Amino acid sequence: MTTNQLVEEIKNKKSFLCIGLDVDLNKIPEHLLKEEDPIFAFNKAIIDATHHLCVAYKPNTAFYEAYGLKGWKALGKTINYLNENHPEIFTIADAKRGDIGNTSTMYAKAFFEDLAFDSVTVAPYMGKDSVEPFLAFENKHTILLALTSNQGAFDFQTKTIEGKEVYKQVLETSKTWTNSENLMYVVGATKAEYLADIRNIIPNSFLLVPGVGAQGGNLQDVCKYGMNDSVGLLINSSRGIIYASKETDFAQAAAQKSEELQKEMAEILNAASL
Ligand SMILES: O=C(O)c1cc(=O)[nH]c(=O)n1[C@@H]1O[C@H](COP(=O)(O)O)[C@@H](O)[C@H]1O
Repeated sequence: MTTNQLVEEIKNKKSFLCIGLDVDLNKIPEHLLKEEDPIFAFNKAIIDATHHLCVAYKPNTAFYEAYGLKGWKALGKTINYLNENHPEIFTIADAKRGDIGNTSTMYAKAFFEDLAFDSVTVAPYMGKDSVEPFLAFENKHTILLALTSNQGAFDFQTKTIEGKEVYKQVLETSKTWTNSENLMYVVGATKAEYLADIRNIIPNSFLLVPGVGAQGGNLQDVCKYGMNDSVGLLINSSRGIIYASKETDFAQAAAQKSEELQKEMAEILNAASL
């Protein structure tokens, strides 16, 4: 999917919501455990109930890898279901990969070709030659961790080295890489006060912003400093939506939570004439 198609979808749906499909078998309704593939059954119900309210889904691969072959199969079924039924929806494999070049190429093939995701999250720590293999894929997007939502972000990312914070160096240096137009960046919703500085460096790039909901990030603050002329934001909530209820009404409850966020987003877009 191209960035322009994503922007169109955001404007059509008046939503820049990304729903995180972080499926934990201990948290899903008990009746689903009797299904042949409980993870896919859960995802399908959530997608069927919420696809009109969001523009992206983000399965975090850890939640699938933890269940071995069964989990990987459920991930495959989920992405196929999305690509067949909702090709207009942007898909993110939240895998946080990155390695020496030939290994990164294999990671990119796994997520862009075999699983056919639109994007994958990548860690910048190993530098240019670990990220460029992902950027080589046309119309696919590499979402680089810039300033993450967790407390540990202050261990390295905000540290100043040679007069500049590390996360700023990640943003500036990555702009010089081949095919850098295929980059998006992760900025945690809990770090909204950094967004003005971040937008000075990357005014046009899309930001994936997790941390609204369970981690306490504030949607209004993120939009105030992070939105650009093309919206430029995908706001993710995982647990706050998919575990809104543990009863048989879980999909309806997820839709209700999604609608609350979508309505708030529509108001923000209208106020910004977008
Ligand atoms: O790359 C991510 O998506 C990510 C980056 C980050 O800085 N913080 C963060 O929470 N995430 C992911 O976003 C999701 C947040 O989930 P909730 O806190 O349940 O909404 C999880 O899948 C995290 O792994």
